[in-house]
Amino acid sequence: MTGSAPLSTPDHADYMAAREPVLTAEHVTIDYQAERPVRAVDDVSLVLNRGEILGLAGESGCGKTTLAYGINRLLKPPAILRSGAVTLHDKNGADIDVVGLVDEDLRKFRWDKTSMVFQGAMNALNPVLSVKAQLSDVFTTHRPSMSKQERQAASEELLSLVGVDPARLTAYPHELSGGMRQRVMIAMALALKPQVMIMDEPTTALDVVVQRGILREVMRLREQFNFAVIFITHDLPMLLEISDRIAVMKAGRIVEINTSENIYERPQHDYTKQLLRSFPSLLGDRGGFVRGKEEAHVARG
Ligand SMILES: Nc1ncnc2c1ncn2[C@@H]1O[C@H](COP(=O)(O)OP(=O)(O)OP(=O)(O)O)[C@@H](O)[C@H]1O
Repeated sequence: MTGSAPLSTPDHADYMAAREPVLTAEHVTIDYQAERPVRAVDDVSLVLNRGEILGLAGESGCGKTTLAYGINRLLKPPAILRSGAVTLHDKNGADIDVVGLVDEDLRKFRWDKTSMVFQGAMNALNPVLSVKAQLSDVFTTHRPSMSKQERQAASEELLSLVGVDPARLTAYPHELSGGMRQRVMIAMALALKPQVMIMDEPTTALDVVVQRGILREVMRLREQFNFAVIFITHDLPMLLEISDRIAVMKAGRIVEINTSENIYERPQHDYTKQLLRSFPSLLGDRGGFVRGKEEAHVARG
């Protein structure tokens, strides 16, 4: 079944032409083979650019998480990638057929080339291991040639990068606040300098001030390391503020894709208009919109 192409504006093509893709998904279809099979993602094609933050928007159950996980080979049964192709355009110049990866190659791809931070991530830390042991473990597994001293130095650097005092390396997860634990998870996701990172509601469980601090850090790190982010959240105002582009999903399809500015200023699809209307803070005289040029600068600074 082939769907119609997502709506956009002509300048979106110019935006794309000026950028380098890091990941291309073509005609991806994903089903859940439950008692009643569900087609969660329906013939989706998508290009993610190097260093870009792509927001996925759409109501609950429209397939955002399934799409993001599917194109990064993170699906678990009963989900099945029914059809489609996914290519990671590695920075070393090679094109990796993501769907075809197995065993060791798949394991390496997952932390090395792509990584993820999800909502419950901060509770995914092992409670009986120190932060140091958990960060070191990533290096021991994926960079076996690193010495103990190198692992220690790299772990300290990672904590500094995400705004946690390296002295906290010896701490156990219960000794850290929720925000700090989430920062540690971001540090782990960054450890091997992946080219694509999935963030699925990464700050939803945190209070607004902590959320903004972490997002600012992510924006800064993205500038520094040029990884691309697929960002999923129900918070559309936040998504508009941090994303370079937004793909709007409805019932397993991308119905519209464009720069955040265009999604906000010139929505093409009725569903996008409806989504924007469902956030009263985005409406009014439109003067109150947070993603003015200066504001965006502050958020990225
Ligand atoms: N394990 C599962 N078994 C069966 N169906 C599932 C399973 N997980 C998700 N689905 C279905 O797949 C569809 C897409 O779900 P998905 O979680 O990707 O949507 P989403 O847009 O990320 O939603 P949310 O914003 O609530 O996280 C939904 O209809 C959902 O009910």
